[in-house]
Amino acid sequence: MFPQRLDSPLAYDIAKAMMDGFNRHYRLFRTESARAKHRFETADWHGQQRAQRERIEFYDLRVKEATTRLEKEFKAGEQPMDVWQQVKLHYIGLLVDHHQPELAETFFNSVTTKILHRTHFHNDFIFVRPAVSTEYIENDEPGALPTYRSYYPTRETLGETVERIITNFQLQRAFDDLPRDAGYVVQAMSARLVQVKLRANFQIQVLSSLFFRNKGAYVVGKIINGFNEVPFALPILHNKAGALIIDACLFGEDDMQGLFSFARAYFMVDMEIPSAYVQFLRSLMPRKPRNELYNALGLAKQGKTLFYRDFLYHTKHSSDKFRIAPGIKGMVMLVFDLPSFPYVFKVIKDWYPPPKDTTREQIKGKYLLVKQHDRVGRMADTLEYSEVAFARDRFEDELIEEIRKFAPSQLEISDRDGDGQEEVIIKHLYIERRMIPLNIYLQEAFDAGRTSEADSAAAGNARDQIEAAVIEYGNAIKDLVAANIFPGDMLWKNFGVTRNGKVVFYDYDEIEYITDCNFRQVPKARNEEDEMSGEVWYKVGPHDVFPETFGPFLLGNDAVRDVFMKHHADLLEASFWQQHKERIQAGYVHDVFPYERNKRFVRKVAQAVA
Ligand SMILES: Nc1ncnc2c1ncn2[C@@H]1O[C@H](COP(=O)(O)OP(=O)(O)OP(=O)(O)O)[C@@H](O)[C@H]1O
Repeated sequence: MFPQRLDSPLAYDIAKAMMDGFNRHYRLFRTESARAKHRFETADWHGQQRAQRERIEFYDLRVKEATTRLEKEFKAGEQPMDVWQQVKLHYIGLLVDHHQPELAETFFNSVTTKILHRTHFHNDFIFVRPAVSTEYIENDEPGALPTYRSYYPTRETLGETVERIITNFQLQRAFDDLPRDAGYVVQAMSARLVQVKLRANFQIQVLSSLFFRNKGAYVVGKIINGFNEVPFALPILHNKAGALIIDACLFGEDDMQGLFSFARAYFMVDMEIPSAYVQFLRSLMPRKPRNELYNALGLAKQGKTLFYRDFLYHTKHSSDKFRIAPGIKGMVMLVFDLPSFPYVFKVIKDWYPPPKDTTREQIKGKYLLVKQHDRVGRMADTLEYSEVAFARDRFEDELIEEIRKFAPSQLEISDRDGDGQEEVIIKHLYIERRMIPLNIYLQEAFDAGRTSEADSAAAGNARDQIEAAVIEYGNAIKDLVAANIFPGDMLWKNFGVTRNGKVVFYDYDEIEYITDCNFRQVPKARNEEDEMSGEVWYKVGPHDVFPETFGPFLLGNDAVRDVFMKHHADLLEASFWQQHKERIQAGYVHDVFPYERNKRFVRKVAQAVA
């Protein structure tokens, strides 16, 4: 029951201190994000990567600070429930004109769950749903940046408008040739506007802050004409001489999904009203869940909160059962899913058969490494949860047995919340996007090829599917290598295929930095006995890797082998890996293109000239 009267003077002070804690958090988060512009202008790529990594830690640090302050100044943990309920009411009052109310509510939840024992309070106490709306929030202060700007070009003034869009960002570094690049953009846009009547509302809307990540800055907006809206993004990069160029013009939902993919690092964006950014981005990608957009903007805790709300909502509106995930079972991870829900749940097992030689802490360390590293579109992001409760009757018995057998320390079955229903409580798990495991994907193509031999079109399709997947697989490994990641275990089953046919890695327990590995050739056999021996007869150090030995594990199938050797034979040579290692050690920061290379203006122009 909520209090009728606000009669505790302490309650307001606690609410205010909590809000101060959040405001400090968002101020620091925003300042760090805003600094990305300067780092981009000065080509401080190492600084950009470091900031991207360090910003992830900000939230937990601020929650810790706020918790300590509330304990110290107000003995918050000892206050009775009616005081805490008043705290919440005051807090809601403070949220009314706030510009990040949804984030501040999540911060309230994080701090209170730390201070009060999780079982101490019920759901009516924390913010299970948003209490304050995020619709139509505006910053009315004079000089405040609007969330987006609108431009009203005609066909004739499109070029000037594109230039104005760019110059409005006031980048403090010269463009190589802005009118030329604006011309490319106009060409690309015009191709979409041929034979289209421009309506009264024809306009271009552009988010007011640039999106920074790695070596790129992205303009994000949409073209509106009549009832049509076309999302677009303009990547701005440094050319070899260090001048700025617009590298491409990305259009449509698929290109935007690629840019904002869950397999990429988070953007740095200077935002006063993040919910307004999310709303705008959602209009560009209506099928992307809001939680993934918050994640992409670096607001991971909000992403996690929203994901969990979506998940609870989904379980209430479905009746299927959690099951062991299809595919080859993991040796260190126990993976399950709910068929109707596009994510998988991963639990670290209690023990691992040889040759796995690792620990729970080491595995967590590897997952953390991936979270903090640039995922270059090739490693799935994970959400980490503890003490997750599921309804027991939604679990297949076989899955319960599997968890009991391999991860008993992670399993509790009880009626913890006392509602008369048994729950399965998993102590710690990771959640990530479900993909089609690459081994299953290839197998489906092999099967289709076999059964359709008489039908040459279908057989051709199956061949194309194998070829595309194998090429993508090699590209995925090469992107990881450029980003200083050695995947460790490169078997097909450790990669998944996304909705757009991208191949993404998801098995992190054997990941190493390329710069920590020692890539070697297998030494020449000393004698016949060595040669005939099935055993490894030479000395192998703990970080030694022998790329030429990958072949037998990967290339058993002839169709796969042919494609692999045509496109990626270099992956089987120690020199390929070693060269990349040396480049990274020399301080080179690779370019990551979250779009296909053939979309780059430089390529297009070169092709046109040729
Ligand atoms: N994101 C995902 N989408 C779909 N299936 C997945 C996903 N992640 C894992 N799986 C399935 O679960 C299996 C085990 O997952 P994972 O490779 O992460 O476990 P592991 O124990 O680290 O594996 P290994 O024994 O190779 O070390 C995979 O082979 C795959 O079939």
